[in-house]
Amino acid sequence: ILGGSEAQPHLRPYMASLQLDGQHVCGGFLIAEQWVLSAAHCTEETDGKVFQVLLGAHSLTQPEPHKRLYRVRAQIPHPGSNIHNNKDDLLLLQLEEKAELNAHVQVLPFQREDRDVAADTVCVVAGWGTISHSGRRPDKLQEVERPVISRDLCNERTRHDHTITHKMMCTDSRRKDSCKGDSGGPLVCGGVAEGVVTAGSRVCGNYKKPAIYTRIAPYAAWIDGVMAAAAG
Ligand SMILES: NCc1cccc(Nc2n[nH]c3ncnc(Nc4cccc(O)c4)c23)c1
Repeated sequence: ILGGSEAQPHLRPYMASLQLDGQHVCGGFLIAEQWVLSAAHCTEETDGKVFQVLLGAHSLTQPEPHKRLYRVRAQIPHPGSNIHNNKDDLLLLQLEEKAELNAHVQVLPFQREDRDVAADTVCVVAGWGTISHSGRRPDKLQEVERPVISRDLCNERTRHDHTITHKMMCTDSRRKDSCKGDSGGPLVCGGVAEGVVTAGSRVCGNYKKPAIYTRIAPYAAWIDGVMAAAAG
């Protein structure tokens, strides 16, 4: 997160850190007791290794009550996701067991009504991604408020040049923005997850490249279907 501030500890108890060998790789969030939603692109540089999911954390390194690393039973990328574009950039992770819910570990509801969030709506994005252009990584969860911008503005030639589909949304990225390592985290508007951070052009903090999010509502049926099928 560029230009943000340290989140109030455990006020975003849905936040997950997707880790490999104890290293934060991507964000994610708890959508059900045994399920985390993140971004499919997060599996790109993992050469087949399976993530572990850290829940209940504020600091990535310090011991904290209710902080716990969960093993992942299954990682299910959206079938439409691919390395060439940002389409269907969603990843479902089934935890080895149900997460123990408490004050520090809670589910975040996601939007099921497929209607655009109005431009200028102020939403919040949080994560343990880089906090500077030099790539400095925070120990504690960061957050930043960002206004939604219209798809038409985001699709302008000098911005994302008509690559933003109705299953994506954008926020202004002038100075304050999501960045490397924030992918997979939720864009929260009015207490509901409306989008999932996707890297897009990978640019951070430049208003000419607004931040792109995969809208969640269009995928509600897919998410429900995967969770129901795995439940058996
Ligand atoms: N703001 C959109 C957004 C959301 C999520 C991730 C991203 N960026 C990135 N995703 N993956 C990356 N691998 C390498 N570099 C990256 N961006 C980067 C890093 C240092 C300085 C800087 O100006 C930009 C990214 C960008």
